[in-house]
Amino acid sequence: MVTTAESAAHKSQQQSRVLIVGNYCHDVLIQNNAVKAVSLGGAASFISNVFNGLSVSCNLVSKVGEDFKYTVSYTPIVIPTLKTTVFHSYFDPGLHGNDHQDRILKRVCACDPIRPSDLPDTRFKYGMGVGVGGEILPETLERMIEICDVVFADIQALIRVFDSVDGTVKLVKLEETGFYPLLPRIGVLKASSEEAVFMDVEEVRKWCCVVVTNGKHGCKVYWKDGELGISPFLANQDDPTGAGDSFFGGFVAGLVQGLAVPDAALLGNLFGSLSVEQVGLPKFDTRLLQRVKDEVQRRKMQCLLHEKSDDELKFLRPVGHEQFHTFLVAARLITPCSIEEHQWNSPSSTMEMEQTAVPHYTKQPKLLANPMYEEPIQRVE
Ligand SMILES: Nc1ncnc2c1ncn2[C@@H]1O[C@H](COP(=O)(O)OP(=O)(O)OP(=O)(O)O)[C@@H](O)[C@H]1O
Ligand SMILES: O[C@H]1[C@H](O)[C@@H](O)[C@H](O)[C@@H](O)[C@H]1O
Repeated sequence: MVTTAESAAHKSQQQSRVLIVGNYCHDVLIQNNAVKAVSLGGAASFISNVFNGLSVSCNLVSKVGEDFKYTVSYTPIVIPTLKTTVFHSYFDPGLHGNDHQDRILKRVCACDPIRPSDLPDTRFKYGMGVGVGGEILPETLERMIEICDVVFADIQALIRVFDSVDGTVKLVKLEETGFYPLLPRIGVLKASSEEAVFMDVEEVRKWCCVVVTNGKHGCKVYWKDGELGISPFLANQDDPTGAGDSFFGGFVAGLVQGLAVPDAALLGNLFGSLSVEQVGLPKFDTRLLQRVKDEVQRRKMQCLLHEKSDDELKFLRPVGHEQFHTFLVAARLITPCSIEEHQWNSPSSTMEMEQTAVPHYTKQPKLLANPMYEEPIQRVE
């Protein structure tokens, strides 16, 4: 029998198992010279959105400015003298549709970096270094490695540099960054296929597991002794923003709950595919989430019966992996719950638009309500 004290201890252990580090930001999506949407962004927001959906608790360290306009589940550190990080994403209209869209990203405002002293003084089983605007410093990642058993890093937090005039995001080679010497102490490095060319995968996989996402084609996992392609899910892409983040959220949530790497990567592909179907932060169907949660538990038990190894990360495709994919495909077919759509009346905040010369709305935008965040996403159809 489990006593109340044991259950409280277990709960507090559970509560502090994952540490997410990365700034929230304001995203402005621009297409055909017009603002398509403004929404809460930052890898940390997309990842915690997936964690919340799957009932995985976490701690989150993020910094924002006094202008931060969203109510979020994990309170950020507010720097009163600075503004929140803002990204403008320019989409190439020629590529709109089901294909992965190219985009030009500009960081038009940068909040404070996250320093080692901003991190909690406690230990975590898992840490996620998921900066977007250069806020994670090498010493911050090093501190994460010290306080977390396993660290997962998104390469976008490590290789982005920003044009000094207009903030255009450019990528540099991983080996040229101060993060490179830390790679042997990282558990998993995640990169998109565009980012992966900025590292030598063959070299890096000797030190840590590398996961390369590839849009509608799914992802590939590389480790020291092998590699594995993980099947994608069919999706109607509307906005690719945050696909990689939602993937990472699903992947790590799967590992936290005891799945083997291939099954966790499948969960990542599922959440990446759900993410691209909505503009901004996705709202997941509650019935779909319940089915996924139940299946993850069942799968975990099933794998415990077969697995003999005690390794931290289990790479081989477990028995029943294909059936797990089939189940998730079927669960995904649940009709998405209708998202309330309202007519735009008067813009309550055009904060982002005031910061740089972006053309004004050309049509009446619709609002997509998100239960986790009080502010609606403002969308132009
Ligand atoms: N069109 C799509 N159809 C199905 N799944 C998709 C699609 N686009 C993305 N995904 C899923 O999301 C994952 C991450 O997507 P992607 O490789 O495009 O990341 P990314 O370029 O980092 O995205 P972003 O920078 O826009 O967040 C993919 O591995 C895949 O599982
Ligand atoms: O909100 C988005 C998202 O987090 C993306 O992953 C990142 O590439 C962008 O910079 C950010 O604006």
